[in-house]
Amino acid sequence: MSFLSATPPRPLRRAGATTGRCGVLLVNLGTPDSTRYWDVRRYLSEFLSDRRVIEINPLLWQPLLQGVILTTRPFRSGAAYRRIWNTARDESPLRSFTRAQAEKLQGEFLSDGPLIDWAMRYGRPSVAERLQALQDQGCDRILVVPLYPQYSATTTATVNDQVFRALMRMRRQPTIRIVPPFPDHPLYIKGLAHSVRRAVATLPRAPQCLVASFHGLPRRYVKAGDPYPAECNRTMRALRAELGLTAREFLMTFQSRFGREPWLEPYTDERIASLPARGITRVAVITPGFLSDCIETLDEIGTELREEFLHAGGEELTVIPCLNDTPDAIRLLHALVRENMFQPAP
Ligand SMILES: C=CC1=C(C)c2cc3[nH]c(cc4nc(cc5[nH]c(cc1n2)c(C)c5CCC(=O)O)C(CCC(=O)O)=C4C)c(C)c3C=C
Ligand SMILES: [Fe+2]
Ligand SMILES: [Fe+2]
Repeated sequence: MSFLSATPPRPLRRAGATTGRCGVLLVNLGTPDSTRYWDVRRYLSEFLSDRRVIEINPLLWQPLLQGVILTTRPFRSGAAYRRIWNTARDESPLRSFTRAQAEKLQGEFLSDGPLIDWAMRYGRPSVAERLQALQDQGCDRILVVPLYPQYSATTTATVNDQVFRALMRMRRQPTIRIVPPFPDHPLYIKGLAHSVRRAVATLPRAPQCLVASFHGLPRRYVKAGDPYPAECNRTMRALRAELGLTAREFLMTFQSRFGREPWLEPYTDERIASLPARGITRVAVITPGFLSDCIETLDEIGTELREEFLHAGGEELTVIPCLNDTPDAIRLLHALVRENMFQPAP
């Protein structure tokens, strides 16, 4: 008996090669484990040592970062994190919302659907750990969802880097697919518009002006090719159209400047503080560059900016929450997963 005739007909697919479970990994930026100095310092050190985030020669940057910046900044950031901390779970809001998104998204699928997990680009749980955990549960195909509506090399690309860095250490790699950014996904825009309408409807007096504040970026990065502001413009165009508002009625600004070099303008704080002098004392701010509330929305806008606005003569600053773990957010994430999921095996 020749070994050829003894060999059973070869299946087109090797059993198990494409029939394993699919996994979904939601990835957010990251956050410190506690508000204590060393935890904040460790987190900031990892974040600000990423060469996609700080494009300065490390020989110049690292002494500055490990010296003066990380000696002082964790005190200021720690105080800000303490103001917004989720004390019930003893964790930052960004971590709570990311976990809740993953849990609620899992609830949208039947028991044989994809396994949903979550990770942080900086800090815990790490991307490598959760990719491995998905693979250990039988996922041979993993869909990665960077939780940033607009693409930037400083956010989306560094998530992708981290995923492939983890894969470099795996002998048996899962198949990976990455969900594209979603700056004007109809469900994102509908969710944002819904948040605006709901917030405005609950106010005793309507705001005179609506402001969309996006996270900023050094201008230098944009000149070098980062498409982030164009992505923000896509969100703005779609959201203004959905709400029927003009650029004068619905302003676009950039917040969270870090360091001294010029960032994208107009700066949120300067623009909003200038409004009372023009008779605008009631403002509502939405932050469409963030899917979840975090230190940048809750503290920088909700605390620091509010103080500045009131100090400049403003009367009411309404901060419209991010989509967080609302049904609108889960509907969006569910659609992003369905639209980008691996095809079932034929
Ligand atoms: C050069 C520095 C920074 C760049 C570039 C940058 C881009 C960028 N960041 C986000 C989203 C988030 N940033 C957050 C916090 C945060 N960002 C920076 C600096 C840069 N960000 C710092 C130093 C911090 C830490 C907070 C502080 O100390 O002030 C967060 C929130 C994290 C949390 O735990 O709540 C988010 C989210 C985007 C979208 C972006 C570029 C488009
Ligand atoms: Fe940031
Ligand atoms: Fe900030």
